Amino acid sequence: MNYVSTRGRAPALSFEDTMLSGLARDGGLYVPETVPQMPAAEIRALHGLSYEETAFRVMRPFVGDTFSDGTFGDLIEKAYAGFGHGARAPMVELAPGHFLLELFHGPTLAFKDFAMQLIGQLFEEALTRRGERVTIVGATSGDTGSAAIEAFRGLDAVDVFILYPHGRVSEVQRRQMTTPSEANVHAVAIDGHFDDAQARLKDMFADDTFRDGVRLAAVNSINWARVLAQVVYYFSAAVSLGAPDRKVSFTVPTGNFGDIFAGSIAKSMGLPIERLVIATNQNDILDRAMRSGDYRTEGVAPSISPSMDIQVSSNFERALFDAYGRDGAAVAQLMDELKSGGGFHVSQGALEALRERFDSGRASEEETSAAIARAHAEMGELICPHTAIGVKVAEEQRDPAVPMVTLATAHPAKFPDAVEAATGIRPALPERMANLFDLEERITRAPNDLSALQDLIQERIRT
Ligand SMILES: Cc1ncc(COP(=O)(O)O)c(C=O)c1O
Ligand SMILES: N[C@@H](CCOP(=O)(O)O)C(=O)O
Repeated sequence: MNYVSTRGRAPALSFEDTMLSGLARDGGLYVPETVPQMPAAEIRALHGLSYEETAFRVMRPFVGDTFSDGTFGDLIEKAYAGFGHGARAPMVELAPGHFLLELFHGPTLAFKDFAMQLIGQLFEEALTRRGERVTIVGATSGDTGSAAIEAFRGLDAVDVFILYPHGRVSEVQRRQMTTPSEANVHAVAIDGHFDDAQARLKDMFADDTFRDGVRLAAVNSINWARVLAQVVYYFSAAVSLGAPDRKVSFTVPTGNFGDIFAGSIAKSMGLPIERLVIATNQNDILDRAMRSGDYRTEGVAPSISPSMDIQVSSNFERALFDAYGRDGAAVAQLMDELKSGGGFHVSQGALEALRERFDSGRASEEETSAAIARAHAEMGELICPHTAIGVKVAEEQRDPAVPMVTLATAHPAKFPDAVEAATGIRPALPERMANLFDLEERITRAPNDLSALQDLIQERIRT
């Protein structure tokens, strides 16, 4: 199994090299050369399996000979052992035929733990075998950073630097990133918003001297392994609702497009997904692009769903690559237009291909609050603002004949202010995190400036 770049000008790589190198050398994102198929009989055989067994069967064909079956199975077991729910990704029925897939039972209470806990294991195994070390730099609007720090804290072979937008993450998210005391993890608050952090990260990858000098690696959804691990819960959810003998739809609170792209891979593998619905907050570039064909940034407006305050949606590039018939040159041209002019127009053919695969909707701030309040008043569920955006869009768009699964992407206690404002109830953190507000924070402030950030990283990495 090899992986190719969405911009068509970087060498194809194995799973291991794709995972350890992050962004392709031509600035593109890696995708599988061909998507492995899972026939209906194999999907049916997932019924009754544990989450870990399902994960093994779904991901195995993508991994090639990077890990033996025994090792890969053991790493999956270790990855999910610390989750706070036996089912790992349980479902609750919010309304008849409308389900919430709870993806917040991992150590940092967000869906990122599903991939990050696994790639922490995969990195450690691969780096130990190769006798190498890496420097991970990540950009976060709150959840990726805390999940990465949790997954890699204390690892000898890895230094981790997480860039987050100063003042634009929740207090719980910030404390999750700034309170771990291990010397290999660094939370860096930069001026600007998430798109700035992600742009600086991509700039670092484009600087070959820096990239090779610090042996740069990525754990954002730039990294194919992140997307792969997120494919699994589409299978576990759909199978528990009757797939492959019944179609299921999903609504996905979306920012950087990694999670919904994982759903699209599940569909390409053969999972009978009827509709994949993109749900955005007021930073609605994806919804606008799906409606008009014009993908244009308008600045990031802070919202009560800060993890989705994103305009340059990195993984949309992977969807465009498919929509343009895997024409890397066409994608490279669009990405150049985005960088130089702040946007691009999607061709009619590509737009039709995108619309065949994805639907979309948005929720304003008021609609998000109202969805939190409704879920609590009608169903007794406390939901986070990101999940609420999914619920609002799903309620509008769902076909009552097909079960709809909305991804519950974070625990409500990560965003207590928004939940309290909507319901009057302040959700509590789980007992194991009860001392989060007593721990000392280590915060580094830095300008939104490439060379200042590179200097900071070079000063702090351990050799
Ligand atoms: C809680 C939460 N919901 C939704 C999203 C959006 O997911 P994606 O960036 O994969 O589209 C994020 C951030 O990624 C998030 O942290
Ligand atoms: N919402 C994310 C943004 C980064 O997304 P990723 O999936 O590319 O890591 C966050 O919480 O940081």
